[in-house]
Amino acid sequence: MSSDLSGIPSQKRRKNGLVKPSTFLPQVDEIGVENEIQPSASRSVSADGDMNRPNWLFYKMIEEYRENLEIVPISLSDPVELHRICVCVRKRPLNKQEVARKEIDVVSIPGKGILLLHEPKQKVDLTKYLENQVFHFDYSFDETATNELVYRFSAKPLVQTIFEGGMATCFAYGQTGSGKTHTMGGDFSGKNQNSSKGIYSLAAQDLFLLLKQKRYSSMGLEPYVSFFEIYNGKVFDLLNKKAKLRVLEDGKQQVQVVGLQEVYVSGVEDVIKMIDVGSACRTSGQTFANANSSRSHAVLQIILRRGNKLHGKFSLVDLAGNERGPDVSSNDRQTLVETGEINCSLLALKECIRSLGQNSEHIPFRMSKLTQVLRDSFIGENSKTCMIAMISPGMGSCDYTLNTLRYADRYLLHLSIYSLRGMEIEVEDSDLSAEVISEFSCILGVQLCAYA
Ligand SMILES: Nc1ncnc2c1ncn2[C@@H]1O[C@H](COP(=O)(O)OP(=O)(O)OP(=O)(O)O)[C@@H](O)[C@H]1O
Repeated sequence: MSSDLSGIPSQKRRKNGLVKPSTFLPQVDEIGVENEIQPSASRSVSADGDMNRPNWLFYKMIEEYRENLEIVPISLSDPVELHRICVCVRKRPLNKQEVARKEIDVVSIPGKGILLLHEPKQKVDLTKYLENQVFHFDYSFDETATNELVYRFSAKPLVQTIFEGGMATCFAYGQTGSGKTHTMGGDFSGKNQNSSKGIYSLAAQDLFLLLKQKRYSSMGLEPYVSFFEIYNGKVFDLLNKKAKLRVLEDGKQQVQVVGLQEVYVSGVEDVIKMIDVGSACRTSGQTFANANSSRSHAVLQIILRRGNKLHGKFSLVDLAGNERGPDVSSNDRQTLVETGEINCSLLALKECIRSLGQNSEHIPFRMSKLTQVLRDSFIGENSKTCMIAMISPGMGSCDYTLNTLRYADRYLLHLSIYSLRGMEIEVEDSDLSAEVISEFSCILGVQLCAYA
């Protein structure tokens, strides 16, 4: 969550308790020009030839900044907080090409849901400086985090939801090549993906563990899996040779994906098989950041049925990369149409969430196929959502990283307002003490500034 609080003067921000001065982040609440960090002249350049690296001055500034950071990464022993809406961020390590180019890592994750983006800037007089932007999410994962760790804090708590008759959705959002498929589908070793190590199969493992528990085993619940992709506004069944499917809406606004295969699964191995079958035929293409980029939104659904009746559904969505038009490596028509379609659907997702947040009577689900087919996952009374924003750490990805962080930032903001609506909190006129407001803003992010 950005500390760039929409132009609210810093004095006012502090009065309202919207920014909690941190004990371990230097200068977190004063960013921009006030927060310039210049490299100290007294420090010598390290012997490993750093001075030869591109942008070594920025590299030094960031290294110096990090020296003052107290870093306490999230670990498996940390408690999991239950959220109706959870937004987290995951930073991937620099990849081989980025390391070979000696690209600078511009993202720091001190822990506690905090992320720092050290944005390299230059003044008109060519002085270089860093603009250190602070974002706060429910959880933040650094480059050492495993899929298991990310899963534990993001999607795992949602598995229970579908046993309780609810709907759950987990989105992986981010720039192309930032690690969405790695996180959802599993680690890659070369071109082969280890499907047993992704959030899809980790969720399936928990599903079967819960099914065996006494409290659920007598309920007659049966697990099914469906897997489809949305490509260029059309839905294709990944478990049925990419059959093109129609999406129909009945009078009660119930959306049906007609003919979508729902495969009965008797164990994790069955689910992994389905993941492999589906992933193999997912539409991919080449982007500037990923030679094998997913150009579609993939939706794996884990469904619990009781007889013929739907009991609960967990939709795990590996969104297509959020690159912008001019960034695609190829300028052919197909690629441009693809990119336009992807961005429209991501915008639709954001708009739907914004409307939900404003309690608007009209939620524009029909704006895209993605939001249309996920309609019931959002609006059910017992619905839970989690978004994992993936980011690439390199300086070359700085703009895209900011885009992703701002998207996820707004996501949290709008949904937080949605979930808080019943409490009618008026921060501006409130008698609440600065400490209490500060506590709220820490727990809920900066969404209180929406009221300020
Ligand atoms: N946390 C991580 N640790 C190690 N390698 C990673 C991590 N995240 C991603 N990678 C590697 O980076 C490459 C790109 O990742 P991936 O294909 O998951 O990106 P993506 O966000 O799904 O991209 P696209 O939107 O283009 O499909 C892969 O080779 C993957 O193994």
